[in-house]
Amino acid sequence: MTPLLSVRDLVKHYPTADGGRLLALDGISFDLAEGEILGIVGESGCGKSTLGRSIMRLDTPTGGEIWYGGKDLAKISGRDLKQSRAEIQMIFQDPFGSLNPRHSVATIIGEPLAVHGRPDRAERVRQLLDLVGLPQSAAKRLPHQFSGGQRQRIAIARALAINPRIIVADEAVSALDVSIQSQIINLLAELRREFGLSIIFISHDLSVVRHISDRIAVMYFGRIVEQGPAGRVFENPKHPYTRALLSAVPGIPGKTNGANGKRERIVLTGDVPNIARRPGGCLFHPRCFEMRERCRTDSPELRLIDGDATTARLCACHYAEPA
Ligand SMILES: Nc1ncnc2c1ncn2[C@@H]1O[C@H](COP(=O)(O)OP(=O)(O)OP(=O)(O)O)[C@@H](O)[C@H]1O
Repeated sequence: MTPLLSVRDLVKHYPTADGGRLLALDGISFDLAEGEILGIVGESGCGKSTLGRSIMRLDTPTGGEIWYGGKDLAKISGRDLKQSRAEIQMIFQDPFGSLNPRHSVATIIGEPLAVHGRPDRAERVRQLLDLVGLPQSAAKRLPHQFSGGQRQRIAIARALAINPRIIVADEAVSALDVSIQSQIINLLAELRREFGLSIIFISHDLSVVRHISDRIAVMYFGRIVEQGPAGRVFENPKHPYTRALLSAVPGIPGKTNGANGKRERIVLTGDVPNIARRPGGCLFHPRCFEMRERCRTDSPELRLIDGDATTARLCACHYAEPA
């Protein structure tokens, strides 16, 4: 099956104050299928937002390719870029920051329709309010009159206005209370079912990603270190980093340590990642509880360890083994 979006070897450097370069993305590759929800997880600073912004072309990648609709989004500009921006929309952590406080909800939601010259704006705004579960009376009000969850619904309505095929949700529920988080997650899942939307769901919070994603990709230091169907990655993580991350999430069944039947809790020691000072060999080796000599010098490739084209499990660890 042809993927809807195909990211290949995406690289993003930022210049550093001392004249060096910071590798925010270091060769990211993945496919996104039509109607698929791909969760991207990792600690703060691992490059998740840079990845989302690069796909949206809010940042220009330093290298690599982003294939969508027969075009490489990493290279296009002008009218082609405007068109692809209409088909790929983004929602952010802080909807308040991205909603103009002086504009009514109807103006905010209708703005992309105006930009793209779509007729019947008022009718479409009515439909969109319905779609995201807001009352029609919301149209005339201003963003500050709404709660955080409602504001995120406004942001989602605006993102949906011109029928995108892909939504990039960057920490879209992270600022919300847990009960509101699940309402917004359910809304996104419904929109996927109804419209076959594909969603790239970026979050540092594994318990959030777990509930919505079909597949997940775990990022560390600008690279993907593990990728696979969400259920299988959660049940049986392969990369030591994923195992450590999952061991800290309550309520996720995992490997138990036979003696008392409790789930193993892995506490990472070693330096917290500093993307400006990258270690040699495996990037994770200074914190890895299973580090062996080879890991200091050899950088592991992201390789297929299990599954087939649709269930592929990839892991960037020299010592990961099939299930
Ligand atoms: N515009 C920029 N200029 C310079 N460095 C940047 C810029 N944007 C991001 N970075 C750096 O790139 C690295 C990756 O940042 P990014 O925001 O993508 O990570 P993240 O995983 O989304 O983290 P967070 O969840 O904290 O935002 C960080 O070291 C960050 O400081």
